[in-house]
Amino acid sequence: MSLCWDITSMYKKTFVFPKLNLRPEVQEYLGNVFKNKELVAGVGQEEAESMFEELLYHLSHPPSFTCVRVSTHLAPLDTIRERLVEELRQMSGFDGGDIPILSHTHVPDVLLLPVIGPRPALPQSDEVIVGAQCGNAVLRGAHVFAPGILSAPKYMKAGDRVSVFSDLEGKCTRGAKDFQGKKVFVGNGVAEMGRSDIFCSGEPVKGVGIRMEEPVYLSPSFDNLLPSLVFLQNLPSVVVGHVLGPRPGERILDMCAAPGGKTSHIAALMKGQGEVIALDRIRGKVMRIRQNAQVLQLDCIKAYCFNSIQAVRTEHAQNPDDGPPFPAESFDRVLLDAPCSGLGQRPNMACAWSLREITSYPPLQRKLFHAAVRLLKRGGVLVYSTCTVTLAENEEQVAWALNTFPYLTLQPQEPHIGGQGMLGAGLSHDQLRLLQRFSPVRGQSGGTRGCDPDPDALHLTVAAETEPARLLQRANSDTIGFFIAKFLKT
Ligand SMILES: C[S@@+](CC[C@H](N)C(=O)[O-])C[C@H]1O[C@@H](n2cnc3c(N)ncnc32)[C@H](O)[C@@H]1O
Repeated sequence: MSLCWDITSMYKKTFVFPKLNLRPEVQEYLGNVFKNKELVAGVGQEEAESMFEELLYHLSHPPSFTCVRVSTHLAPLDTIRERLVEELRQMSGFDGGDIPILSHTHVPDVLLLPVIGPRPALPQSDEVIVGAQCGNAVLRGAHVFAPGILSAPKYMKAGDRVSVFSDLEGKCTRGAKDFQGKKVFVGNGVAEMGRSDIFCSGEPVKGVGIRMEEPVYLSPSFDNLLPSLVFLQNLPSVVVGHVLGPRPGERILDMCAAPGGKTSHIAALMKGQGEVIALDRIRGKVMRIRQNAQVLQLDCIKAYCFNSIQAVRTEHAQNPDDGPPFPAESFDRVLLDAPCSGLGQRPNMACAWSLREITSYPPLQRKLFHAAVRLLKRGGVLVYSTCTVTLAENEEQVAWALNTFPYLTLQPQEPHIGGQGMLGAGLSHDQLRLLQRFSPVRGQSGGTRGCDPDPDALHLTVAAETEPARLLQRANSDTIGFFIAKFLKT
């Protein structure tokens, strides 16, 4: 199937899914965050309300671009782009020749592929229900892996054409033959396994269960695609590595590192020279960091299973090898990519978390921050990041950090392609300008820092030579929700 890639459809942002569904108390909490007094005084009540609504719709839909970080420590960007075009040509349902693969003027090691959609696919009569997480992955280009399947038709066999629906409320029971609860159509595909292979094999089932042929949003599956050369990573996450600014020969700590996306980026930026210590408190996830380091051929990474809150060595503590805990002031740079409520992830159609769960993160983030500051050398750089949109985990943490550690100062970020920090935490305009908040909402982020052009107006005026710049502007603003702060310890 050849694709007709049409820039016009991309600029007409159409919402086909319901907005992100939250528990009422969480919806109210988040509403108060986005309609806080400082913000309302700045933009007005009506604008604040419409921006919040828009945010909830964007969050339930995938970003406009798929972003991959390329291994420029192994091959030049253009060589990797050519290899990628070749691979896409061979991929069924995907004609790479038609899709522009953009490089980024400010982020030298990414390639961006426009996501095609929403496409007018029609549901079939045979329905397969998948868990919400699996449904979200399908909307970002994945096939359906068998463990994600909750319900399949009674007589489904390999080769059958089926429609895939995502279970919005987590109510479908595994092994069901049909499901009448709240669900959303994510596309059509072909079963690679029969129902009995999925539910009655006696062993945990592995591999692709449904190969997606007609997804509502089309983007390539990167599963096992040039694994040492391209790494699927959201654009703001790649920005973090550059903002940290690691240099060859340095000693860097990544405190919450699994699965190692940012760790491996840091090591690549150091050209494999120096030391990147990666900690994560979950053992299985530490294995993933090691596997990723191996596949990406980065041997300056040392990964340990450790609780980073306890990563500062006390006077009496001994450690037999070079691992944690570490002496105070022993790292040139520290990355705290903190565990967070994850409300910036896209697409995300339903979040079942309670308010208690959502608000449980700031105390944990502060404990980690204390350890980060102690482990950093004087003159060193600390980067704090999250993939969430709340004030409490972002700007309010920055305000707390500046009060608690008077020797920390906010630093400009390079590149700065997202918006500035959000009003509401009592930070000055100068401080907000030093923060980088990626938010898919018009007027809150984008290359022009808060004055994105009207997206619907764009398709009327696009001229061939300005398309890449406009596409990049869209790629910068239509991302997952993300936050970055950079500090210097004096
Ligand atoms: C946002 S994810 C990190 C993503 C990672 N930086 C990347 O780019 O691939 C947060 C991670 O923090 C880990 N974590 C949570 N609490 C921790 C702690 N006290 N010490 C170390 N790791 C922790 C979680 O297991 C999770 O893998």
